[in-house]
Amino acid sequence: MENIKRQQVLGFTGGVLFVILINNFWRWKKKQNVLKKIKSKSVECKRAFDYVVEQLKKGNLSEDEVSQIVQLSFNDLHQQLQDGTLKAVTVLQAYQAFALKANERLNAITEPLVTAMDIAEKLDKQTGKKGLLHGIPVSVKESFDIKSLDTTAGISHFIGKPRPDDAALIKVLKDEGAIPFVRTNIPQTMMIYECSNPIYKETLNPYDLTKTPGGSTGGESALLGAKASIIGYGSDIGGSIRVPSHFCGCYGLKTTLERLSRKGTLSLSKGQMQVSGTVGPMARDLDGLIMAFKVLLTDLHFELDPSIPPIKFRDEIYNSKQSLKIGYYVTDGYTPAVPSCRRAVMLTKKALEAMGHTVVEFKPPRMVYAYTKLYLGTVMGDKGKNYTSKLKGDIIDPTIWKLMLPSKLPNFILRMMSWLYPILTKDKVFGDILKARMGINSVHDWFNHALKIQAYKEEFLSAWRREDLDAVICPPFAMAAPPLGKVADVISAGNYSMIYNLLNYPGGVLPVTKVTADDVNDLDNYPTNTRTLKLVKQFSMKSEGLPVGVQCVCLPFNEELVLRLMREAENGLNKLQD
Ligand SMILES: CCCCCC/C=C\CCCCCCCC(=O)NCCO
Repeated sequence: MENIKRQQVLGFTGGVLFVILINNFWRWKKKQNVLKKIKSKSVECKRAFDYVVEQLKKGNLSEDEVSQIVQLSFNDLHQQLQDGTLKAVTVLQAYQAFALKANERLNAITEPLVTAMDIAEKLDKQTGKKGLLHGIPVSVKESFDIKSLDTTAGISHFIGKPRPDDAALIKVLKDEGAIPFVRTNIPQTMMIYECSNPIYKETLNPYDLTKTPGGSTGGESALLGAKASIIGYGSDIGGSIRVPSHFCGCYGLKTTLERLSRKGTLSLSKGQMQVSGTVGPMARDLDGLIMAFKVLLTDLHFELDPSIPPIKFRDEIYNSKQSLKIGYYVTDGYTPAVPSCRRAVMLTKKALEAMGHTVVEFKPPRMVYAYTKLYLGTVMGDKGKNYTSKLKGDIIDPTIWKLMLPSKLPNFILRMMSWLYPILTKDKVFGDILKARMGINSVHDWFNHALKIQAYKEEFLSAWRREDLDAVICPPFAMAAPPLGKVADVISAGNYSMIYNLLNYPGGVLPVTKVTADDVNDLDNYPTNTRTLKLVKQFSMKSEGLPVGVQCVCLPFNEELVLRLMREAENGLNKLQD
């Protein structure tokens, strides 16, 4: 009898062990497959790098010549390419050489585009009218389709699926004589202000290699911040153009939804239509940014994507001399801006006043509600399935683990945590963040949620109208670039950007100042009553010298006014320096 029992126990234990073994074997096998895919992708990318390096050896540009070309402002480069002083091939070689060198430090490029030199040679032979971007090398985020290359967003599921065609905007850029020359890195899923993934690995901030360049358009910002590109393109569903621009001292414009075509760009949340990602330009200087936006508003663009309202660049708005009334704020009521970011806004206020504008304090309504209940409630409405479903069996990048985790927990655990966390930490908002991560239960609830967003849009617009505002300035993020791998801990600092995706207002970021020793000392007075705030303060302690930007926001479809405001702010800042 005892023997039988022993045999049963042994049999049962053996069975369990066998199941565990098989399960582990399958996991191991899946991981090997993923690693194989990643390996094949890196071989493919290395081939592209090697090809361009070989091509460059045939060129004969000295280091001095390279440096002279990449130092040119956008307007000077543009002028010299238009009047023929510079050849497209020469400019391309200079940027390829400089970008590849910068890439050794930053890892910002996913792959150089091997077709670039052919395009440049053709442009140099062209006799007719030159396009607006004739010969300008352009970098693009990896999420823009390029014919016959994969678009992966750092997810191995998308490896080995070459895209059939260029994205619509790439076609428009090529039609205007631009030369897409590199694709730039992104974070896995593109849903965090970092720039790391298991395929292309981690991008670093050119101002401090221990800091993140931001994300998700982080390869772009790193390259632009290192002066290794002159204009580029990214996408933004919660700050992915504006935050990296702020972290790396460059310029970025998040457009209104449907001002620019997203055809042929990857987003993991395309079926979620309440808060959609938009695309937009980034640049090293403001002239570059303006041209990078203007050049897209062509008949070809409206023909390729008839869903885009055919609104060309409105010079009359951009050139208007009318004085503006501008609102400003430096806290969202949850994560106040650190001293450097507050100072940048106050400096911009002074600059705009020096240009004859009126700047008043503005208190946007219920920003924490807008962030937790509405923004997070929407993008996580499916409990994150849009993202997690594409990551099944994949290697998860350590930078996104903490953001992924709530999507993996059952709702009763999340609910319990959402009750307990505020009691233990006195951070009530974090409880709401966890609740939002539980997702929306039914179609009926989703419809009601959409109505709440509509109501909030009305409420925000009424507050804006009550003050009779033309625009708003505020930080793009509550702090300068955090250390690598730490963004998930301070993700709420991005509410300053996310809210304008919820509202669908266009927003531009310009670099205004750098973090000073005084800014760091002033952190003594920064509140530390929540875990997020403690970490914001801690991560800001070693931030001296990092760039700090300011966000300029206008009502929907007023990109030209955003750009005008950025120009006025920049002119005012220069005036204050004289
Ligand atoms: C990693 C998957 C889970 C995502 C968890 C989301 C939690 C917080 C969301 C806020 C972060 C917003 C970042 C927005 C980045 C962005 O704009 N991406 C553009 C994509 O085109």
